[in-house]
Amino acid sequence: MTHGQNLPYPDEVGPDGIEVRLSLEIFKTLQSNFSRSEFLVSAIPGVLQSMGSQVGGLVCQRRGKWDRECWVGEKTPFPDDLVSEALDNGLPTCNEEWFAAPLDAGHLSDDDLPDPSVSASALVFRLASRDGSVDSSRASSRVRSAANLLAGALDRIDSHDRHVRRIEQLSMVLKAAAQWQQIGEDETLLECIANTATRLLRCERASIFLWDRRRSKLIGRPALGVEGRSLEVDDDAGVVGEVLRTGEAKIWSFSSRDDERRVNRSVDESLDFKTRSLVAVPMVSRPVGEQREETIGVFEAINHVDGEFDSLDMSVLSDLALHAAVAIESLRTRQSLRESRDRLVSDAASASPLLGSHRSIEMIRNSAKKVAATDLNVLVLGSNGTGKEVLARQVHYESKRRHGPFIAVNCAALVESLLESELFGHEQGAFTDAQQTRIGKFELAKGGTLFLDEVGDLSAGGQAKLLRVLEDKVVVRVGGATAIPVDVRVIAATNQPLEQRIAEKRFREDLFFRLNVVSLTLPPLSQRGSDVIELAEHFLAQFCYQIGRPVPTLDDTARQALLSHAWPGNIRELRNTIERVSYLCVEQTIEADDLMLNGPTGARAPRGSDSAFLASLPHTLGEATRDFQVAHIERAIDMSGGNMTAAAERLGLHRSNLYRKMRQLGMPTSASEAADENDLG
Ligand SMILES: Nc1ncnc2c1ncn2[C@@H]1O[C@H](COP(=O)(O)OP(=O)(O)OP(=O)(O)O)[C@@H](O)[C@H]1O
Repeated sequence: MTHGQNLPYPDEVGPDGIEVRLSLEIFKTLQSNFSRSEFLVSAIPGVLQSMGSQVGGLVCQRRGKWDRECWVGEKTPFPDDLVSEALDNGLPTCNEEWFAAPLDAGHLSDDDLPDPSVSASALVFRLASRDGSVDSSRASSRVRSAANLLAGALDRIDSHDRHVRRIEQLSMVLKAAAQWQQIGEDETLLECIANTATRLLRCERASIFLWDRRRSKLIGRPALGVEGRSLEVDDDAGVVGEVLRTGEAKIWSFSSRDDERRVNRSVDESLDFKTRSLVAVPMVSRPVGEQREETIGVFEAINHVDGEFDSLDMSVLSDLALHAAVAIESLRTRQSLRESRDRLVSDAASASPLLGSHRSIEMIRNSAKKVAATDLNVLVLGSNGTGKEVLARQVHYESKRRHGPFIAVNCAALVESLLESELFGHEQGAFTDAQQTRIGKFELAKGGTLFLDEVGDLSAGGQAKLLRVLEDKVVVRVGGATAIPVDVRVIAATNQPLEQRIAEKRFREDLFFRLNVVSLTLPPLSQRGSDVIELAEHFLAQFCYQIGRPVPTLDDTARQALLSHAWPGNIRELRNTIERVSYLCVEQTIEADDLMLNGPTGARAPRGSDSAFLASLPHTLGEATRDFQVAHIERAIDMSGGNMTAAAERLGLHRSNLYRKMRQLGMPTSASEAADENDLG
């Protein structure tokens, strides 16, 4: 091995314009947006020429070996040891034939290097003549200038390339993150996140390990290629466990002879895969409503296609992990909101079920299901209290609008002057009392169902306005000018014979056709056979639950009485009857007389303490009301075991209002109040 000679650097710069030429090249490069290789191809021949050399170029050290990055002239072997020596000394060095000068990379950190596997670069060229005519001192000066200028230019190009790459990666991360927010299913989301990482980091595989704290496990998702697609590892195993424990990103590489024990090879075995390099970063998120951030897992990319991961990959994966954690957390929040919404909707739907097993009701239930699947307007017909609103709710809760609002309006209760504002809303200042803008029922029902009860009682003006909205599907608030689109399904109901009202010109035929796209008619309760018993037992259980008493049974006489009664008020009347008996009859078996279906005069009073009490009521209404209230309050207190808060709740009053009422009625309160104070004290 020939040892090279270290050459002194003269202070002055050579006079042959090499700096000028190279500076021009650099200027051209920056102007033309040349890539590193384009720049080298354009600059190196000029550099060599100015050195009077025809063979040479830029070489770089990759994993301990010197490779040519850009070469001019014949590819004759160059002296590696001379280049290494120049690098070790940090000075231009030559032997009889070759000249080598390190490129100053002192200002570049490892992170800045375009190719992280490259640890150093040097300019190397063969000397023009071997006769010793080279003025090594002058050559050294030139080489040093050339190397510095090359290093500066390459640094600028590399830094520019790095920024461009970083911007591209960030924009891809942002684009991907926006897409993730649209995904509503977690398996798809995790797969999509992993695919983005694989693409962006140019690696073979990416996995998200979600932390199951309770079980101290990390659950690998997506576990592609794993049977059952479930991959579980202990949360302290391998690099992934290290990242979870320390909260710091880590890189591991087989070729860098990193500690093999850090890798959890059991994961490789489950995936039938060989990990050669990996980068893993923590996934941190702040759950909704929480003050603190928490680690939800680890994001890992495996096997860079070009060898190893660098710190730039680590930054990209960290960016991805940040957005991935937000997307996962927001999907979890959406899922839990969806679940609570579904629970609320099914609670609301089951709060007013359309009960009954009569054939007519079975048929209506079937038709309701069919019509619910469409967006057609529905007209519900039936006498008072037959359950028209219950049926309308059933259609709403079975339709795809079930998550939207159900808004009920009683048209009979609306005077014409208020109708427009009630249904369509008004703008502030539209009329004297309009101090604020008000949203109408049509707008409130957006995305849901508007139930127009007693539509047969709508005034002529009201009918005309309703028809316009149904035709145009837009509303204009009173005093407003903007047409607001309304996405609402209308279910109307009436107990009026609409055809007859049309013949009498009291109902618009065109509105009738608009509303009556599908009609459902509820039969009177008296025609529903044993449904009356089913409904009675349902109401009995409901009221007894509210009162907090055991559910009594209906004896045969009571059943018979229920079946033979005419029920002019239909189900509403039945409900009221059962409510009354639930409160007034204290027996555990209800008999026909307890129902008082023919009114208190036609039957004997209910049995037990209440019957004696009712028989003893005075004749004036005021006195009877007072006596009834006293007895009712006493019973509520008894049934609550003397607990005044519970008694007040049972009576629908606040405790202080109950005391006030008792004092008004002349009932003693001091003992209870004193006991209460003791309890509270
Ligand atoms: N099929 C049913 N199952 C359970 N409860 C019902 C049923 N039908 C009606 N009800 C109950 O009967 C009462 C009256 O029902 P609803 O208000 O729906 O009747 P309606 O026909 O709309 O009355 P109106 O004609 O006075 O507007 C309500 O308390 C309702 O909960």
